[in-house]
Amino acid sequence: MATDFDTIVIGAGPGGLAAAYGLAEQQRVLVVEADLWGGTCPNRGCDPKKMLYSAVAARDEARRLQQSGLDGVPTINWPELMTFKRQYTQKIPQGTRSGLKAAGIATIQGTPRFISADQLQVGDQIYRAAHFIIATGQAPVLPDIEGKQYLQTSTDFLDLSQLPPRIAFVGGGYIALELANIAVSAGAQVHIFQHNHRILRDFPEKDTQLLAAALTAKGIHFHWDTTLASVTKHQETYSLATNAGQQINVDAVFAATGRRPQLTSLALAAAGVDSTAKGITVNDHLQTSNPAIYAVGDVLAKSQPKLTPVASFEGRYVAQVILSTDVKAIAYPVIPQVVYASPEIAQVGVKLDDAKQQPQRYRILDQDVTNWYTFNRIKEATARVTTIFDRQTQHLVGAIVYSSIAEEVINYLTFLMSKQVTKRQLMQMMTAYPTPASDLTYYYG
Ligand SMILES: Cc1cc2nc3c(=O)[nH]c(=O)nc-3n(C[C@H](O)[C@H](O)[C@H](O)COP(=O)(O)OP(=O)(O)OC[C@H]3O[C@@H](n4cnc5c(N)ncnc54)[C@H](O)[C@@H]3O)c2cc1C
Ligand SMILES: NC(=O)c1ccc[n+]([C@@H]2O[C@H](COP(=O)([O-])OP(=O)(O)OC[C@H]3O[C@@H](n4cnc5c(N)ncnc54)[C@H](O)[C@@H]3O)[C@@H](O)[C@H]2O)c1
Repeated sequence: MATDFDTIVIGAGPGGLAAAYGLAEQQRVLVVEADLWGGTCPNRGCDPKKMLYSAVAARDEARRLQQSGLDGVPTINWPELMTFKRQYTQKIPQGTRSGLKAAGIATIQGTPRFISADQLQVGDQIYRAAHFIIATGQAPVLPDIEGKQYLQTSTDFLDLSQLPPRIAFVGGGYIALELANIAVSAGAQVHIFQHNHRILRDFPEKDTQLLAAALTAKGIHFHWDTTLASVTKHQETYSLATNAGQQINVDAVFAATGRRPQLTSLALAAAGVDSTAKGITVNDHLQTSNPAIYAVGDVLAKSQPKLTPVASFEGRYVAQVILSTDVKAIAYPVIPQVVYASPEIAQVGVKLDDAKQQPQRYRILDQDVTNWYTFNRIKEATARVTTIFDRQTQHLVGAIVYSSIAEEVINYLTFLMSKQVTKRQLMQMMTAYPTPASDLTYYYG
């Protein structure tokens, strides 16, 4: 039996949901989800991670204020923290699905596969639609080593009932650093194996070196230029052998070596949708090689960072493309990126290395702000803000922030960049004092 919809969305994460809600008022929409409604971000990504990070950030602040009015550093109660997190995550799948139903959007739980250019099979049911939107996100990749079956992922870490006393992470990207920082703050002995000498390769090296030093001081043991060769299980513990001939015993080992688009079960070839190992290829309207099928979010092969606001932006955009005839090519706004470690590193806009290579085009203002009132008040060990300006227009075009409040400062700078606010215009505005926002004019030099 064939059931008809205007659009079928595959995957109920931030990208798919934004598309479905954008279409719902004018179309008959079906969303198919194979696993958890809401997707990675609220179930096993950004949101649960940041709930655990809340306790870490509070503890960090108390640590910094020792001998400045606070006595004693609180300890993290992992089971309580996990209960706090689960109170939030447990409601997500059902709440997400109910929200869709309330908006008149049909929902099906199952793993779909294309059987033709306009038909999708879920179980023994076949669904036909004029348009499809693929929004299936990414899943962790495990390195192909001996003992691979003992490797866990970020999903497992974010749902640990008890914190293992000795933990290893493989990889030096966002996930390894954010989760290692949570683990060491909560009292675990933590190792990071990084196969080269560079963490967070997308961020400026100077700031990443500062972060590695800060995390080392906090107790994380970085094993540089080290590859995990094998994992052997001994009752409840694991023995890790490295290419450098080390043998390290831990209670849990997590791979954070990147994520890969989830495509295999979709039978894309049956629908004429092209993809590469990096994801689904699309044109500047997020249309795949089959013009009736679009793709949004982490599943895309794209140069933009794979983040929640980016997926949501693309979802909203594709809904417009489907509903209107003359929508322009997608134009991404500037995209801020934040690594939630202790401290945080954030960046937006023109990359520092690119700006350095074009001194005639860009002015770089690199400021050690550690002793500024805002950062001194919270006893930052080191805080830095680098701003990048277009010499011709004088507009702010890029920024890098290294501080425990980088997430806040980068958002202000992102707004100023997006609206092309000049120093003169900024001086005409007022912000509450003393706050991180009251420093903004100083970042213009
Ligand atoms: C540990 C971690 C922390 C993160 N922290 C942040 C952060 O702080 N800030 C940030 O912006 N981003 C963060 N991210 C990235 C963010 O989660 C993703 O960018 C975002 O979820 C992408 O949304 P999406 O809709 O493209 O995909 P997803 O959220 O992955 O949703 C895809 C959905 O499709 C479903 N699906 C998969 N295959 C199929 C199929 N065959 N059929 C039907 N359904 C299918 C999946 O079950 C899932 O529900 C983090 C990611 C991780 C893993
Ligand atoms: N705060 C945030 O916004 C946030 C947080 C977490 C995740 N994310 C998203 O999730 C994505 C995935 O995060 P991630 O940390 O898994 O990936 P990543 O690409 O950021 O980092 C992967 C790391 O693993 C290393 N690596 C790769 N292959 C390896 C191997 N075989 N052995 C050892 N090391 C290896 C790389 O050098 C790199 O350091 C991010 O790129 C981002 O899009 C965002």
